[in-house]
Amino acid sequence: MSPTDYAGPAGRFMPPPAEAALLLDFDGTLVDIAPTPESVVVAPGLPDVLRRLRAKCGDALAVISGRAVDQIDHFLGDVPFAVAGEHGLAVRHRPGGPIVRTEQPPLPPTWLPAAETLAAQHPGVRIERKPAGFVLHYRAAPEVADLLREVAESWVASTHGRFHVQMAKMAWEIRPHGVDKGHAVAALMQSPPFAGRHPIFVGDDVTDEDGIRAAEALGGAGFRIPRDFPDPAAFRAWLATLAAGGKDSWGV
Ligand SMILES: O=P(O)(O)OC[C@H]1O[C@H](O[C@H]2O[C@H](CO)[C@@H](O)[C@H](O)[C@H]2O)[C@H](O)[C@@H](O)[C@@H]1O
Repeated sequence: MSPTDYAGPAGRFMPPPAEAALLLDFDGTLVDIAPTPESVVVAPGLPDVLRRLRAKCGDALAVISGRAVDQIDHFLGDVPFAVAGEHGLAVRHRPGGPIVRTEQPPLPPTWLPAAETLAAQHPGVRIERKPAGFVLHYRAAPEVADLLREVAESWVASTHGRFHVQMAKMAWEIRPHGVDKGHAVAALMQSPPFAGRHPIFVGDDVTDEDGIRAAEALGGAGFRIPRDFPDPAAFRAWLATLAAGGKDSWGV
């Protein structure tokens, strides 16, 4: 099969490796959802598959996550060329480069102590701190999902749109308004090795829709779990297939 013959999942656009940039979400996409943020497991073999894909794509492989950049470093080390964290608020464009942060409003000082009080009152609720906000995880206490959302909405309502409550998987994230994964896609695609390629964004969550839209607007494509792949394992299997074969073609 020639490099240009492969149409991609569901017959949608998939450029050959020499023209593609792979922009991949982390939780629920590269790794299975786990009970807690720190208990996710990177499947054996995934780093090697990603390294081979990065080489095929001339280094143009990035992870774009809601997690902070240091979390992605913790799980994937030097595997991706670039990393965007906090849904696009923080971008490291190249290995060893600086993390470029979009300036954000300070978090109102009363919110975290109030969140900690809520977590103490409701066993199973966990708080994940991020540089510009935090996440209220209720995976182990689903009965308080509505209560947490109401409280979080009441906090952000006083900020006149500077913060908002982002729906996540069994979690509510309180974060600054205005920057999303689409901004991360646009920022990454401006410089080498991404510039001039077709961005292929893959994700599974609401915030990934911004990345998918941005990739499509820049002449690329977006794939979503479970619409295009039933689960992260199926997506990883697809990546492994792509990584096989010669240097200049997908292994399809
Ligand atoms: O943009 P992503 O890379 O998909 O990150 C989205 C959020 O993922 C993490 O939370 C989710 O995954 C956890 C581990 O599987 C799970 O326990 C939790 O219930 C999910 O909401 C991460 O903790 C967040 O910071 C990310 O924003």
